[in-house]
Amino acid sequence: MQKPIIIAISGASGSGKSLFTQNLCLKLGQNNQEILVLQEDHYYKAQDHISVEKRADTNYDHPDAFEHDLLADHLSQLLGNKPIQYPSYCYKTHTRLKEFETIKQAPIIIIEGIMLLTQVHLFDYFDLKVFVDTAPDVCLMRRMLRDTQERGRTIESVAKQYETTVKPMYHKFIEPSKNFADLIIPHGGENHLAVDVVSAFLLNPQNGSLIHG
Ligand SMILES: Nc1ncnc2c1ncn2[C@@H]1O[C@H](COP(=O)(O)OP(=O)(O)O)[C@@H](O)[C@H]1O
Ligand SMILES: Nc1ccn([C@@H]2O[C@H](COP(=O)(O)O)[C@@H](O)[C@H]2O)c(=O)n1
Repeated sequence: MQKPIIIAISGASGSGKSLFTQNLCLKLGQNNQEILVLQEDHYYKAQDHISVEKRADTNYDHPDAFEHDLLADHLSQLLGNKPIQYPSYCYKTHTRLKEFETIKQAPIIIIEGIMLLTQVHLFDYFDLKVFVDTAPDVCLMRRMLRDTQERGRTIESVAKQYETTVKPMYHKFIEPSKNFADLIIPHGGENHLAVDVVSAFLLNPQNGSLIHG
């Protein structure tokens, strides 16, 4: 069995990583490609030891908020064709859920999340590193809509979190990590030309053998 190709998709919160990933999956699915999507957010640390009110004050835009070592273990297990116990996460209660999902490898593994390109120790796992580059004001507007509609937040809480952690941590960690990307994609999740380019790369077996040496 051939080693899976792992692609990391990073960028600011609200930049369009998830939408880009969905569109990439649609495109690859049209070619009957089996894909596994992992989200870095599922590796946020559990916070069961902190009250729900206090959890709202955690800095979720710092690399230390994640269990990246667990993610590294999981990528290693998937590459070794072993199943993983994939954690699940709840943005409303700010902690892990009790349920785990047993997940097996696929020929293409996509992982998306804000801090992936800040984690140099993960780079050996990534065959392709993509950064979705969208203007911060556009990201904020999208996040405001999404977090109030889907993540149980108020306009006030999104605005406060943006000023206290999301914006400063973006400039400290995420924006500089763009330098580690192999591909920088403007215009977010609906950049269909970029979806075509990345899917063509992933579908071409010759590219596959090239990136695996
Ligand atoms: N190019 C785009 N045009 C319009 N809406 C978009 C675009 N890209 C993303 N969105 C929307 O913005 C919100 C945030 O995008 P999402 O893909 O969840 O961002 P991320 O995963 O980077 O946080 C979602 O509701 C998504 O549908
Ligand atoms: N309990 C949490 C956990 C994370 N966040 C925010 O999610 C953002 C990352 O997810 P995206 O899908 O937007 O990339 C990150 O910026 C955290 O601030 C949160 O608000 N609450």
